[in-house]
Amino acid sequence: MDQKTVVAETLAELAVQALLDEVNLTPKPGLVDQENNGAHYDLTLKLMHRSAESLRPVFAEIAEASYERVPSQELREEIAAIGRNGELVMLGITGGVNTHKGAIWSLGLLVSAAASDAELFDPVQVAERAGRIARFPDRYCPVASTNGSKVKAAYQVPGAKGEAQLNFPHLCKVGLPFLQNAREKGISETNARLDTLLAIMSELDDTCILHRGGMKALQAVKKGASDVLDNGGTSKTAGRLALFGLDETMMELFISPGGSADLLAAVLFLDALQKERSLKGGVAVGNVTF
Ligand SMILES: CC(C)(COP(=O)(O)OP(=O)(O)OC[C@H]1O[C@@H](n2cnc3c(N)ncnc32)[C@H](O)[C@@H]1O)[C@@H](O)C(=O)NCCC(=O)NCCS
Ligand SMILES: Nc1ncnc2c1ncn2[C@@H]1O[C@H](COP(=O)(O)OP(=O)(O)OP(=O)(O)O)[C@@H](O)[C@H]1O
Repeated sequence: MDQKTVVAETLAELAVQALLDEVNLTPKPGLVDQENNGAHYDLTLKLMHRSAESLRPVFAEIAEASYERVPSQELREEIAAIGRNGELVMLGITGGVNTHKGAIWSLGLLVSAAASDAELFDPVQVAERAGRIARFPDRYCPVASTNGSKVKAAYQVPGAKGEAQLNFPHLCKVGLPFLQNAREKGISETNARLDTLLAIMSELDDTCILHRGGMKALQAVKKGASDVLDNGGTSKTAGRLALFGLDETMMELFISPGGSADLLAAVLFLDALQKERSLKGGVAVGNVTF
């Protein structure tokens, strides 16, 4: 197998695994997990698994197209076409249900960035390169009225596109440092990941929540997620109780933090990429040498 194929298959595997790790993480408020379907009538764990697996060739194709390329408008437009086709693959597998639209966007850009420089493993540098790619205009992007476009106009928030074009601040400044810090405190991996999701939820202007529940719902989610962390996080009894309270509120309002879930998957992807690439180079990460 040539080097380009190895890089593409590795990145596609890491991206799919990140999606599976995110959906399997339990108990998440409002989202599909191993206990329930959250605030979703049309999503199930099985559907999310099938959708994630169906995206493996899509991520591999994005990586192949991006391999050792300098970020440019041409590259942006090429991967946009593959991403849009990926949405069609997803909708074909799910019978028209949106399982991973936001994830194709965010992970697609990160896969592209990681493939464009196969030596890159620092998560913040990968996110910055992905942001650079996202800032090139895509002349072929259809003008469509989406849930995101409506609430972005109504509430003046950046949404999924803005998050990427700003170099993924909720990934680099919230999610990744929070996960690292939780691990350093000796918190179990499951609780560290749940707390990382809550940290993102406490700050992100998630267009999924704004679309279903408006600004009041978004504020309730941000406060509820902060309350869990202020009560010691999901590894503490008080934090767990606050998490169950937040889940109840989200079910009553029937809202789901899909954007935060996508960014958690992106955190897990960059974390796994760093381990994978530093393992190959024998580079020390923190105080552990992989
Ligand atoms: C940018 C995208 C997500 C469209 O954005 P828009 O806001 O119009 O979409 P929509 O509301 O339908 O879905 C957005 C999804 O993003 C996620 N999301 C919501 N809020 C946020 C946020 N603040 N940050 C990150 N993700 C978020 C959610 O999962 C949500 O479902 C994307 O589909 C797109 O433009 N694709 C074109 C193909 C492309 O350029 N691909 C390139 C790389 S693959
Ligand atoms: N575990 C998860 N459970 C639910 N959604 C998730 C999960 N992980 C990621 N998501 C993201 O959430 C989005 C789906 O959210 P949602 O169903 O609220 O949006 P929608 O279908 O566009 O709109 P709506 O259902 O409000 O009409 C997907 O784009 C997906 O990327």
